[in-house]
Amino acid sequence: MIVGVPREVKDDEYRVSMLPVGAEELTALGHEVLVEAGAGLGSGIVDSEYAAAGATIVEDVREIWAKSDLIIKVKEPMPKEWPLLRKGQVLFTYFHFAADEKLTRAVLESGITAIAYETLRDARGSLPLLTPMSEVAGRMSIQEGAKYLERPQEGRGILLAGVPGVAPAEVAILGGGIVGSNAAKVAAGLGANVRILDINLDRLRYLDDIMPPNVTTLYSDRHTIRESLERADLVVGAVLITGARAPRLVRREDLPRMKHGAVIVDVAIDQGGCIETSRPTTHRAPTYVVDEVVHYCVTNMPGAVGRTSTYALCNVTLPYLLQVVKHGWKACAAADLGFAEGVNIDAGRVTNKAVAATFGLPLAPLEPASA
Ligand SMILES: NC(=O)C1=CN([C@@H]2O[C@H](COP(=O)(O)OP(=O)(O)OC[C@H]3O[C@@H](n4cnc5c(N)ncnc54)[C@H](O)[C@@H]3O)[C@@H](O)[C@H]2O)C=CC1
Ligand SMILES: CC(=O)C(=O)O
Repeated sequence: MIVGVPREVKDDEYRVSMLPVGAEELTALGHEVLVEAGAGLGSGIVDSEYAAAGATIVEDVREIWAKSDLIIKVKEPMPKEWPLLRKGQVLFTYFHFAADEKLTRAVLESGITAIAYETLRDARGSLPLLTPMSEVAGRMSIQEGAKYLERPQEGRGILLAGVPGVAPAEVAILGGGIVGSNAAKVAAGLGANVRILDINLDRLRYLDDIMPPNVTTLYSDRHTIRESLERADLVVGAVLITGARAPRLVRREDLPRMKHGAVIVDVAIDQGGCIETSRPTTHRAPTYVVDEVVHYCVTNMPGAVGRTSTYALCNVTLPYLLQVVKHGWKACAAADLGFAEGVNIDAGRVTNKAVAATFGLPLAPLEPASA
């Protein structure tokens, strides 16, 4: 099989989808690996490291898209990549279809098979290919939030930790999953007063057991959300309904009740955002202000810490990639229902329930491995 590794083209995206060790493992199995020249530079990996591991370095990305049976990426294909998608090709990457109908339609029309990192489950029901990037983004959400709380960044001029004699910041985290728990850990470590809101009581019981005393868990409902927003200096949006558009937990009418200069970091923006006033931003222009509340809504937060994120991501994607090249994606999906949940679109049909429901499209069954 020919496996392609293009350079990422999303704004300020410094990750790459394969490490040199991945190229070595694939070529040792007899597969060919094509890596676009410079693909690893954002993560501090030079072409010669891939070449030494057996990959072929390709200058023109169109050659990679034209020749590869399977393309492995980090972010969803950008509009300039859409014409390069080839019928029958497999694309293994983050897609977040529910947030982008145009992307969904383009992928449907292309005839490719789209295997989405963010919906693939393991035997425990977790999301193994989303988890490491949620760990990164959860931790980053607090360092970014701390920065934008500074007055020159339009924030309220609050130090998260406070100082002796002055209270620390109040942090409200909507969603206590991977992003939420990582955000809570960092915010609490800095000394902030943290609230985590979730609708999963088992999860709240677990967080209550493991978090330090400056973290409070709250059942998430309209009243607890509103009250937490009023107290908060920093709000982190971290809810997820896998594959679906994020529920809008904060409404526009809630913003005037918040403190002036409070900051919202809506990490869930990649699934459309859980704040009504959120819209996607970039690392270059990460924030905007609505009703005196600073919004940070970067859709590829881990991209800014490319080196850490690339290693964390490739550690989890490579074992799945090896299974796909050994057995084919259909056999993987037939043998493992969690893997099958990762297959969002195949040959012009939506095969993931949440994506189909989001756009009112028909849900198609996956074709059997022998087809
Ligand atoms: N912007 C970025 O660069 C990145 C964004 N993300 C995104 O962050 C989001 C969260 O991801 P994870 O933490 O991994 O998901 P997760 O599945 O681990 O956690 C989501 C939590 O939200 C909770 N939840 C669902 N509905 C809720 C409600 N109405 N109120 C309160 N809580 C509710 C769930 O019970 C769950 O505990 C996802 O959209 C993910 O794609 C992740 C990494 C990077
Ligand atoms: C999860 C995701 O979209 C990212 O890491 O960029």
